[in-house]
Amino acid sequence: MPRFYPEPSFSHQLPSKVGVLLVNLGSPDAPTAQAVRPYLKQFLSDPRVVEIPKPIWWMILNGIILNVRPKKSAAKYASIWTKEGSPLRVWTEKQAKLLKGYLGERYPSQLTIDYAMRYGNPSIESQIRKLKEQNCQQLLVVPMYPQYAASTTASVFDEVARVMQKTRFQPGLRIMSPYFDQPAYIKALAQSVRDDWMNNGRGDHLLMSFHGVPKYTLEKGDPYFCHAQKTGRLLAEELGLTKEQYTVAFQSRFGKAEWLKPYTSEVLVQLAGKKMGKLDVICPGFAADCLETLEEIAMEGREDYHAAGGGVYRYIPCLNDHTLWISGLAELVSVELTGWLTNGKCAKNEKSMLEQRDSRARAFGLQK
Ligand SMILES: C=CC1=C(C)c2cc3[nH]c(cc4nc(cc5[nH]c(cc1n2)c(C)c5CCC(=O)O)C(CCC(=O)O)=C4C)c(C)c3C=C
Ligand SMILES: [Fe+2]
Ligand SMILES: [Fe+2]
Repeated sequence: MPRFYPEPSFSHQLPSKVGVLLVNLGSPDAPTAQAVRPYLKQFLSDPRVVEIPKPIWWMILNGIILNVRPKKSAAKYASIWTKEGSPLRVWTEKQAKLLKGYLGERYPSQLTIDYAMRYGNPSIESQIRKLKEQNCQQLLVVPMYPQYAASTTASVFDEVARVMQKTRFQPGLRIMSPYFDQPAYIKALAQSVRDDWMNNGRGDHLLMSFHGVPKYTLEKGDPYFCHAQKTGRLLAEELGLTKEQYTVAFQSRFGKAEWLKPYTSEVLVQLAGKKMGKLDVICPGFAADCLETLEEIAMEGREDYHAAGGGVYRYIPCLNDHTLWISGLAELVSVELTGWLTNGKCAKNEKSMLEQRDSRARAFGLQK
């Protein structure tokens, strides 16, 4: 019997292209209260981030937080903003470009690498659409958070699933596992500390400050606390530090509930009281520098430490574009791509999937 409709797809006959999407948290478009407000609204309306029952939270969020916080938050953003924009977005974009340099050579024309932000721009939805238009039939989403937390990693899953729900022809999909204990990440972290020691001298204590989450999330089964502790221990082992030479702590408390302890702000006061020579501070839970590291730790933390009588305070930057980190990320991504990039064929001159669909539809007289 003749078929008068387009086949569901003939693209399986073509060598497929793989899209890799690095995803980080996101920033406002500008360091102004007007730009921070919609960003915070989107961020803090995510039920993965704030787990308070919706009717109560909506009153607090719309009645208080969105009236007070944007102005304060904008001033903080203004203190770290660069000519190119938010450091988090700028670093993430650079990481995607550098990764393309590494993996593009290994898999010419088979890979498209880009980045997206969970909140703000460029959105996960717009970037997935872009990758599909570039003929990507497989998609690897890489949440850039080393430690898994429902408020970050699961929220990326949720958003990807929301986008897929609206998609008729869905790509093959993988979401990279958290890499909190992967040698590629631990070794890069350790080398970034050694580099800093080489240039600026070695500190007497290493404070590892991770972003906090409410304590109830741990009680509900979130692995974030354990992942952070393990990263801390592995980094200390790699650097040959004894238990007395480092501390794991949690920063960025939000609201009145109890968060993971010890709080970085309290540890800084305790360490200042010990009158040690020099304190090194690193934020291993962030793959790129951002508001939480550059303002809260490098600026505010230093002031708090000095105010409590502490001496020399050195902030060690995040992994950002460290060579060992980009090669490490390439290794982590390559493992996930196994099976998708084996035939070595090149999709260089293929038409995009949408062009193919349209020409097939035209051939069947279904489109002008
Ligand atoms: C309200 C609860 C929050 C939870 C839970 C939370 C978890 C969490 N966040 C990050 C990483 C980042 N957070 C950043 C900023 C930021 N975080 C919160 C609140 C929670 N985070 C707020 C309100 C803000 C915005 C700034 C402010 O007003 O204070 C950032 C920086 C973004 C940037 O533009 O630079 C990052 C990164 C993790 C890893 C995490 C859970 C583990
Ligand atoms: Fe946060
Ligand atoms: Fe903060």
